[in-house]
Amino acid sequence: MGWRIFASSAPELVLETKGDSQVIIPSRSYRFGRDPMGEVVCADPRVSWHHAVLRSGRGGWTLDDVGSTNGTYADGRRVRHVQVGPGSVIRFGNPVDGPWATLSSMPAPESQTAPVEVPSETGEFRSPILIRPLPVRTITIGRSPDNDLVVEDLLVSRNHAQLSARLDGSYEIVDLGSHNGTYLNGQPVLRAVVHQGDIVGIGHADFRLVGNELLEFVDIGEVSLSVQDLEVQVDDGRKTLIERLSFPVGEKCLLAVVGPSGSGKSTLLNALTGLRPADRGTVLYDGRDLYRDYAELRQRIGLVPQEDILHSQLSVRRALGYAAELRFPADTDKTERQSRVDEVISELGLDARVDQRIHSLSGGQRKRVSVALELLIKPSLLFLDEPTSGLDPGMDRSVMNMLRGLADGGRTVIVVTHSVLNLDVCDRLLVLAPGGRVAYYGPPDKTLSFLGFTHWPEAFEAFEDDKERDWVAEYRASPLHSEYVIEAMEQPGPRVPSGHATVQLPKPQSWASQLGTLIRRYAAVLASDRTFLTIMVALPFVMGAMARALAGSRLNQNTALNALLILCVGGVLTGAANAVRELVKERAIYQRERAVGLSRSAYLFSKIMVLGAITVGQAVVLTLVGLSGVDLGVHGRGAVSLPPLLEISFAVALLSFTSMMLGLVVSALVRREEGTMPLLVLLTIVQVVFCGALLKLNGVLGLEQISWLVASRWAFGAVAGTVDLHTIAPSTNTSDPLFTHSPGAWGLNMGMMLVLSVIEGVLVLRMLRRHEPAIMRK
Ligand SMILES: Nc1ncnc2c1ncn2[C@@H]1O[C@H](COP(=O)(O)OP(=O)(O)OP(=O)(O)O)[C@@H](O)[C@H]1O
Repeated sequence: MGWRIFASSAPELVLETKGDSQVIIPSRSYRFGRDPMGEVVCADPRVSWHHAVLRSGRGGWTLDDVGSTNGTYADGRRVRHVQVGPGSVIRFGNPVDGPWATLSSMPAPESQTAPVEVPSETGEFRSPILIRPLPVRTITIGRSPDNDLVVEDLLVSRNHAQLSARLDGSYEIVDLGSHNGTYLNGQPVLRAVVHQGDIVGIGHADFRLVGNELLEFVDIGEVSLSVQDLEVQVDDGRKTLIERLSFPVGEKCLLAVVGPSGSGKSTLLNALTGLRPADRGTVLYDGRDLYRDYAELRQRIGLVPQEDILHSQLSVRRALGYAAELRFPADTDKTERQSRVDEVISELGLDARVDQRIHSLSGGQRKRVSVALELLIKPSLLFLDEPTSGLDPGMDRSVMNMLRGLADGGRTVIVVTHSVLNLDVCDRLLVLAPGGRVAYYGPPDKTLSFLGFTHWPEAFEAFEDDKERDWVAEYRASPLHSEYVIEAMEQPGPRVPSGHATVQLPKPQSWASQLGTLIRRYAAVLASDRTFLTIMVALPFVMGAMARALAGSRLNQNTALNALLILCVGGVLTGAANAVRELVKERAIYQRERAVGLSRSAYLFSKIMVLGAITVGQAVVLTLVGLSGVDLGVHGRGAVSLPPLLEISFAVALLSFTSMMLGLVVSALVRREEGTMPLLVLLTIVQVVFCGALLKLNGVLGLEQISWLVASRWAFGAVAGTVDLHTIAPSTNTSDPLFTHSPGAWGLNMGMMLVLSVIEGVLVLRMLRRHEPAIMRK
């Protein structure tokens, strides 16, 4: 039930119950009972589910018992219908010690403040949707209807935060462990004192204390953007990529940004989305400094990068379902998420495609799915990076019309594009000249005539060739600049002092639930990848069969070394091949999800857990296929007295796992998927050469030290120790102390593989960081 500004003869009163207080207003009735949907919930068993109702009438407030079992008591008497007012004490279920409620008058206002438009105090030029007196004690804010302030927004947790009056007259906001955080002036807070004019951000809602009132504003999409003197530099300021850009973007505006290659379109996009903030200048999001309040405002910004940001093996519905799980609080139920997914699916006209796998959709449809993903969180600002690249002219038109529809639906949409075919559907066009400067900003239909060309290719050619022409000066001197930049930016609107405060992004608050979703999604993606599945099943059997052929029926001088070597090579290949593409192939997805709050470690752990389980399973199959039934020549006792086949399985499994971690390092290191294969081959050769089977390493300065970093060195040591290789096949190589048939040597070999795995895990985390948006790395 929402709050409304309402006039009535019955006075507003303060209703206090144990541990809570709220202002009751005559426009509403208040149900008491155990029903969590009621306004005043009393969990006491003596209270009925629906116990009593407090409502305003002509003569003031009345309380009606609605047939409770144990009765309602006002001032000590059992009552069915009673007039109540300031000073009344009500008890439910028992006149002496039943749960109580008291009514008192509203405290006298400290000062009179204009209730609606108060830009000077709040920096806000929009009207609040709700004004209510400040709480006398505590009010709760959340999505569930039992809160005092209900915010119907899936970004808001059921019980999100509480605002309390403190004894000294100030107020305090406390986050109740929400998923998407509570923000004070843009910074995430767990508990903080709120001063006059401060902005408390919760999902799409902002609350402000003004005078003795609490104002609620809701960001429903109609926001403006004001870009002021934006400058981006690199190389310690020696190179300027964007030079003093200023332009306004109004509500429901569709703005296209075009310009020759290298003119700074992507740089501008990164600066406007906050992913790589500008070095100078300000971006005002509806009057608020985007960079200062980025932690909060990023939830209201959608970005569709050029690459698809969904797992193409999944169906549209499934991929959007997982995306919703990652973006919405853990306390949203499946039906809530599903209904939001259904909404975006139908908004983008994808109803007929919901069960189709994304890779089988056309380019334009895939782009729609990426847009649908970003719309899940109802962003007010939507950015798209070249959404029409690679599409035919018809699809290009259809995507641009879709963007037109999104802007008309109440969002501000900014699209960077190379295509000039359908710019007519835009409201504004920004043409960037080389060097990241404004050559034109205004309506698209006036652009070519202003620039002095009849066709776009001529204009782009001139940008490249006509080095003498000062595009920026021409535009600045034109009436278009006055009309569409200077005058438009003078429109009444807020001016918030700028400041590049250090952005403190909130820590993901439900690491475990993120991990759970990521594991399920990753397992679903792998399960639908037929090539991966085939290789995954075949590899251990093929490698195991080769080891078996080399081992014969018994490990002896001729067979032992080769059979164990091929087993180790099999272990290395299975682990590394499983992992080597897994991070690089979904880097665009990772980058986007990281920017909306994905935990880096939860992401990595999900990979390690799913791939690790597969890898260990494969290694065990490999070992069993390779060596079961083979006489290992140690009379049933391995190096640590376990059955030798079991010890060897452990060692090969740990080797595969460590190689998988190495594969992840490679995957996090390379820029493109094609870069993984040469490195995989190189790593496998290094593992073979440095395992100690082919080359004497012990005591050889340099080689021995390098081999410490090679997992197969320790794995081969462990399996050689288990079968006592030096006894089976005595040679200079097999006299290596790491091959000793003893618990100490075996334990050292296994321990070192664990140590390498941990080091590799840390390396992957560090390398993942390099691929993240600049703002996440701060
Ligand atoms: N980190 C950097 N260091 C130095 N120069 C850079 C850096 N990033 C970008 N540039 C240069 O800045 C210019 C603008 O790059 P940007 O990618 O923004 O252009 P663009 O208009 O998006 O190009 P395209 O249309 O080809 O995608 C280019 O000349 C690019 O080489």
